[in-house]
Amino acid sequence: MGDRATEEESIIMSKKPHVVCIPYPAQGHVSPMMKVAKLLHYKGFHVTFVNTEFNHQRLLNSRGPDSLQGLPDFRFETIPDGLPPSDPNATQDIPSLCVSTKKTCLEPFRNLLSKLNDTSSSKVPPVTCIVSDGVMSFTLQAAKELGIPEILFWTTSFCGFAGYMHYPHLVQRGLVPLKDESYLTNGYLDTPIDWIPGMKDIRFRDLPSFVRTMDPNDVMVNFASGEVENVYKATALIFNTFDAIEEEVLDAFKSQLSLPPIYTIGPLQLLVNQISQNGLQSLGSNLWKEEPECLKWLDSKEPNSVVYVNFGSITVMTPQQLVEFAWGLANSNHTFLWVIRPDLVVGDTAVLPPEFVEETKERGMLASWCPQEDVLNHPAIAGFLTHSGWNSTLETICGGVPVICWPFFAEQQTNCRYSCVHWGIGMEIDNNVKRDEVEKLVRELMEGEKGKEMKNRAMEWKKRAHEAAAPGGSSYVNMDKIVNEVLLSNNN
Ligand SMILES: O=c1ccn([C@@H]2O[C@H](COP(=O)(O)OP(=O)(O)O[C@H]3O[C@H](CO)[C@@H](O)[C@H](O)[C@H]3O)[C@@H](O)[C@H]2O)c(=O)[nH]1
Repeated sequence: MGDRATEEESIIMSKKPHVVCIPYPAQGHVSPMMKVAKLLHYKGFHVTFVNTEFNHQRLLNSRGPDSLQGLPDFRFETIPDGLPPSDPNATQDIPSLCVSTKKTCLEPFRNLLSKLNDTSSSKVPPVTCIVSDGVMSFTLQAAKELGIPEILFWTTSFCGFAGYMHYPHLVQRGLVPLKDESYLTNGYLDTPIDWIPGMKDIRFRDLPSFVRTMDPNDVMVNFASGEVENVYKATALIFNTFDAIEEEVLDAFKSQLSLPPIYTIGPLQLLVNQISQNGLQSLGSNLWKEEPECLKWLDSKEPNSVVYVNFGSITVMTPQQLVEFAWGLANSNHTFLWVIRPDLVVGDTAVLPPEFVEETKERGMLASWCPQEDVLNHPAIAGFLTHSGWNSTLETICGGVPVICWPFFAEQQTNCRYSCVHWGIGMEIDNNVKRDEVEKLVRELMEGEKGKEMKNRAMEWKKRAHEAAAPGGSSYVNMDKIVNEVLLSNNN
């Protein structure tokens, strides 16, 4: 008891800067925010990490009852997300979550900040800055009320962000909403979009997918348009990317003086790998329970021999699409590790044909969630069939692993286009997936000339990513800058 009191007093007395990190409550957002939080903790910040009550419970379920106890100077807090109860082991409905967080979360967030700032009872230093997810921009109001700096962290690629930034223009130009259903199939999606600064070889279909709507009041178009307007109010913007890979589009945006300063600090995983984590190693962010057996199984495989298949945390597919992927993989004759989330198949539990399971039992491993960063760094992995979420794309680049892309929604279409055309590390599968195409692309990736070229390019990008994150590299330097030029700027 006595020790604890002294410890608490010394935390308040330490006058540490105190950052509140608040991610959007979905896997692909919580994970990179956790990395930013760990880096700031390492740089001397007291950290409060804010999850929704729903995700807090999910983390306890997947990581164990003690997993969110934190440290004296790295604490977890929660706010409600405003949604009614739903399946505790499945991704929440994204449009509902966007509407609900925007509408209901400011009040509880404000109350949380007041509670923390009541230092005699909270026993933590006063809050000095906020790092908020870019799509939780309601938090700017709270920062303004307290007169403290706030960084918005957009967890997408920069090219994806650039696409969102142009949503209002697409509406102004009359390109959105689409006139009718036929526009989805009559070639309209192939309209070149050549007026976004720094973005080349982009078609309408490569923009974040929510603009494929006939509804003039589309929830996601309205939501994204509102969030990008708020970008201008932030003290600074940070991105989990690195200069070399998105140089042109970054330069074009950095020269727009109306925008706040932009800092690239990715790949975050490479920065985090360098720090001694001060007891934070045990803090993770996986909302599903990981199956580490995947790694043991990979250990038994030859280098460069396994296709890894994983569609992230949100993608869903029809039972028929699942079957097409299954037979495509089986018919390719290659070894594969396929992660099938319990909620991957819409309205159903995933059922694979028994003949498929029988035929591939010697060379296929199925799992429901895996430690993906480790998998992509495993020497046995030769290629990745992915939905092109930005975290997955960066993780594959860090591992030097080429991709086959099956983008589902959001800016995955943009990431896919960049992977295939600009970075030369990918090939795309048609949305209407057929087993023959899966087989052909897997063979091309594993055996073909194009596969070899893609592997070489992936290895080059891997090298550039490591350079950016190494001491003196662009992302490494930018991480120091956000601390000194932005987050501590009020404390000097
Ligand atoms: O078995 C698994 C599957 C996934 N992951 C991790 O989960 C994250 C998934 O993130 P991502 O690949 O970005 O996919 P989504 O979950 O779909 O991400 C959402 O958030 C991203 C960042 O904003 C966007 O790029 C996507 O479009 C959006 O769908 C990654 O870090 C993976 O390493 C695992 O650890 N194990």
